[in-house]
Amino acid sequence: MASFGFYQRTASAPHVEERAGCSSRCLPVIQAHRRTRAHGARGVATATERPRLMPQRISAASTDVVCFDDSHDTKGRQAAAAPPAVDKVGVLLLNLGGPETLDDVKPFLFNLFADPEIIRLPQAAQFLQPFLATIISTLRAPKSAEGYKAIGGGSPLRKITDDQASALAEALKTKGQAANVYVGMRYWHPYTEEALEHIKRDGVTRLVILPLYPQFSISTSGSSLRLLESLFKSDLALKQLRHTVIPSWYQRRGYVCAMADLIVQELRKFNEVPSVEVFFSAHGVPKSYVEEAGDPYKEEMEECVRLIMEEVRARGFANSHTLAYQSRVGPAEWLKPYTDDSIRELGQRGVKSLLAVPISFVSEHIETLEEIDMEYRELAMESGIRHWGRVPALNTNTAFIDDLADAVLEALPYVGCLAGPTDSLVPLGDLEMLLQAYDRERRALPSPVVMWEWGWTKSAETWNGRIAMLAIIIILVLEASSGQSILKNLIWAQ
Ligand SMILES: C=CC1=C(C)c2cc3[nH]c(cc4nc(cc5[nH]c(cc1n2)c(C)c5CCC(=O)O)C(CCC(=O)O)=C4C)c(C)c3C=C
Ligand SMILES: [Fe+2]
Repeated sequence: MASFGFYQRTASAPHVEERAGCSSRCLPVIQAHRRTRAHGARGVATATERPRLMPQRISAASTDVVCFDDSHDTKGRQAAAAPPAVDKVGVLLLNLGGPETLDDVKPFLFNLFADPEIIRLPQAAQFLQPFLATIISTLRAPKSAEGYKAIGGGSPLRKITDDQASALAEALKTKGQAANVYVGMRYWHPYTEEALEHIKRDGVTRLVILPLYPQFSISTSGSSLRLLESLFKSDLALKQLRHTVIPSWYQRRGYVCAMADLIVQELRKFNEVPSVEVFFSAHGVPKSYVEEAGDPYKEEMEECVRLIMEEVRARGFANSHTLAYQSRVGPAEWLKPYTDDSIRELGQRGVKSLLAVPISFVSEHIETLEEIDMEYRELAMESGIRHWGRVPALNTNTAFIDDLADAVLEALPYVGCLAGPTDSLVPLGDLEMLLQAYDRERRALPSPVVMWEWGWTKSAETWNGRIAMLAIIIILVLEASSGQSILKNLIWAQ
């Protein structure tokens, strides 16, 4: 029997519903397949090097599904596909987390910059990560805190994600599937570790892991999945927990239609609808993530925008559109075009009406409420744009939550097919397989943030970076000469 590693929607999957008013055909895309084409040796096929999981491609209706053939289990164990006697379904929503008060900003930033998926140092320098995270979070905190202050003193992310979890549980119940929905944040409360404790305590037997990022990036979903991978590895109860991961879902019909609904709704508010530029602003990532580590984020983002615009056009709106990337941190090159440059350029080209569409995240957060609504709006006005609109984040949008519930239902049949009570393959198999497909080599990348913005100009940034590097070298020299761990003392004295 073939068993499924990680799940993607297929045209023939159960619970696929046609929704009235949505005319796009969602592409049943299997990212891993595309990764193999796009990144050669980094693709799924390379997982054949691993001893026990052998992926196969089978054709399911109009798409491909990546599967594992259990005949390659070297111990000859059979896949456990049937649900256990006591079946308790759980859904784990993964998200970034955000500081709830201004006092939380610095420790939140520390957690973020201590993440090796955000600052990826070479192996030999990894011991410096907590130290660097301390420096960077300390330098960044005042600027970040200003942003959080402007939106009411903290991130709304926890509340919105909790609301999404409740709405999803309710939607699943309406569809006949009882499930506990848990929230696991990467950098703030409730941490992923806490969510896993609840999952264990509640006796969940089948778990669907759903990152709340429509598009996959090494720095977001990838980071959360890496964390889960290591937590699963070190905990026997979790090793036995059967799970599946929905790695990205930007191509789902329900999501695409929900986004198109919101865009059309906001477009209609303009006087001169046909002349409005639909301006997609995605959170950026450093260019090296895409070009050197094979992050599929850019490709998925472009395809996502194409699908949404196809749907908007199918509804009779022939507006032109732009995709740009915002929220660059530090002076390294990030994905281009940058949102601020694009807004200026559109102004120069004589665009007078602009509708901003946040696209990489499904909740309101600091970068929609402060960066887009305040900074970019002001920039647009300075650039000659006269009419401004912004599409709200999906939050608990009914069509969106309904589609997430469908995604969970479609994924459930594929949960834990490789499970075995004493076998570590199930959690590791799914997560590991997925992570190998996306970021197999985990090569060191130029840090996006070491050279820091400590002033207002590019040269100030450069000098700040140099000062930070010099400080590190001095500390290393002092450590080497004194034989004492100055770094350790500094970090634990926090
Ligand atoms: C898909 C979305 C996101 C990607 C990709 C991403 C990459 C990424 N982010 C940073 C640095 C920071 N991110 C911060 C906040 C933040 N980031 C995202 C999403 C993505 N990040 C969200 C939703 C939020 C806001 C959370 C909230 O509180 O509401 C911050 C802190 C805020 C600030 O100071 O700007 C930093 C710093 C890097 C370096 C990176 C890729 C390497
Ligand atoms: Fe970010």
